[in-house]
Amino acid sequence: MLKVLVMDGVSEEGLVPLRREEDIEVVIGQKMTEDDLVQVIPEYDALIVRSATKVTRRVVEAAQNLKVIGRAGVGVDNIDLEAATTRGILVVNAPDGNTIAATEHTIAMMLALARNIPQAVARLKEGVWDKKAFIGVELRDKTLGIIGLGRIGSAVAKRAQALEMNVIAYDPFINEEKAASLAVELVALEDVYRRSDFITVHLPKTKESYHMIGDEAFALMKDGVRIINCARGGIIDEEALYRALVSGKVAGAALDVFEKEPNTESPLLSLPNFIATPHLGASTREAQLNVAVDVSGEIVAALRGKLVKNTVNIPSISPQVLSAVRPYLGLAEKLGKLQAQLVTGRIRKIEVVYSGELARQEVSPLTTAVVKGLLDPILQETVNFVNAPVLAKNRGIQVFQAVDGEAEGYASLITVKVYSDKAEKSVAGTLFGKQDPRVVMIDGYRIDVDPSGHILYVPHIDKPRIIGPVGLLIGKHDINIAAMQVGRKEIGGKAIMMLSVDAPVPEETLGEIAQVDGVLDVKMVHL
Ligand SMILES: NC(=O)C1=CN([C@@H]2O[C@H](COP(=O)(O)OP(=O)(O)OC[C@H]3O[C@@H](n4cnc5c(N)ncnc54)[C@H](O)[C@@H]3O)[C@@H](O)[C@H]2O)C=CC1
Ligand SMILES: O=C(O)C(=O)COP(=O)(O)O
Repeated sequence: MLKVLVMDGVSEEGLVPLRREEDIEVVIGQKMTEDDLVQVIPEYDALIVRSATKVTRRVVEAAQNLKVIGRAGVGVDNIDLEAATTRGILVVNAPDGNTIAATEHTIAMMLALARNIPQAVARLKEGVWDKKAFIGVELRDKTLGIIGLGRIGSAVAKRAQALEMNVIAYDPFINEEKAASLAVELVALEDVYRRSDFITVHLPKTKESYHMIGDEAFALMKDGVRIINCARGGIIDEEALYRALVSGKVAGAALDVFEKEPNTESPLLSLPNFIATPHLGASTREAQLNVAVDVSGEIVAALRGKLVKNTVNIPSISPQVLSAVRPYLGLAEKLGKLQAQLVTGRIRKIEVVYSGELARQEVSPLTTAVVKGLLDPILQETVNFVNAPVLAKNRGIQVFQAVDGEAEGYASLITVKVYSDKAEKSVAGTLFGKQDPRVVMIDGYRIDVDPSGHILYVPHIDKPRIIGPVGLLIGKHDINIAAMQVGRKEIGGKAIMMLSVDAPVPEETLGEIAQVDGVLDVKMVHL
């Protein structure tokens, strides 16, 4: 008998695909501590969660029989993906089933904000018929700024247009054609801040989006702007939001998600112009049914070793093809991830060239791994080996793969070239001893860098008094330099420096490094 543990109140009705399997036993679990889960998890072959249960490294490492973890929803930030991948446990999610629920919740929040509905209801229930205190604003002819024009952002745009709002959006990973097909004007982030009467965010929480809306962003906004977050807590800096609501800069805010959840203590909850819901975006009967059916079907497929659509961490490809290229998957993904952080502008084209022994293999899984690595920092929660090519296509990014016999002296070489509307960048990597990944070339400069951890990338002019000052600035912050590589083509020409550091170099130091005479650019890369 295979055993599946279902947590977090996943819709009972949606578990039908699991219940009809005679050799699968479904156990509905009650809220548990991490210790309790660690105790019970060894009996289970599969686990289904929403956002409440934290599937930590301890839980994953205690799981002796677990083959698959299903997320009945989009965000997998409560699951330790790295631990699951290391243990060979498949993680699947259900990214489509709750799009409409989250979209409609966003529109409900926007209308509730505009018309003070929660506050008026509360006053009425206190026995006060107060008609004067709650003068609202109309949505028609107002500008809605959407940050993140993916599944939910696009669906919000469509509904806001039906409310006769003027919709603008910022999403650096969506191309103009896609925005045009939605009749949405794509603008710079600052313009969303400057022009919008309402702002709503629909992007994952990533290093880039964490606290992206803080004091500086609020300062750029119109007086009396209204803000909605039904995506992830932490995208808006809650302390800065508090200040902006108290000063009146922001007329009203609606949050469905908080940086810390559950949350009943936030100072925001004491403000009259703040409304909130307890992470209800996906809580409709329909969405819960959809995601439970989707994830149950995926769990059955995974337990039977069949093709699984929405894998988050492991490719769904045939074992024979996989075994030939498996050692290179990690390298390919890292090369994509590196490109995502080095290239500037809107990406138009990715070209992956395989040389040496790899040129004779079925390399398409590696190309997918490159694309996954490239989109991952952007679409963190949803990119997987199955949908990465589709996501690239939907974003107007062309993906090409080619083979070339010349491996520059290496047994095999993967070269990833990325073309954006602003730049063209090439990185290449290989495996040393068939297992140690190395980046060996950037834009034609030979280097030898282990693609892991924090790496500082500093293109500069090849001349004295550059490496020393850069090292000093980093040392000033007590950050240890673990390795350093310099590549140049000719003496006195352009060169690149790659420094592996034990901790991220702070923003302010990056600014100081950029000022060093001869330094052309500086980027902190996380691999
Ligand atoms: N409140 C709730 O209950 C729910 C919350 N969510 C959350 O909503 C968010 C969006 O979900 P989907 O639309 O399904 O995801 P998606 O992956 O379809 O869309 C995300 C979009 O954000 C864009 N993006 C990524 N980084 C960006 C950045 N730094 N600046 C601007 N745009 C950026 C991407 O290009 C993409 O188009 C996720 O965080 C998800 O977890 C989803 C469902 C329910
Ligand atoms: O799907 C998502 O990303 C959500 O945020 C929904 O979370 P929930 O399943 O309601 O805990």
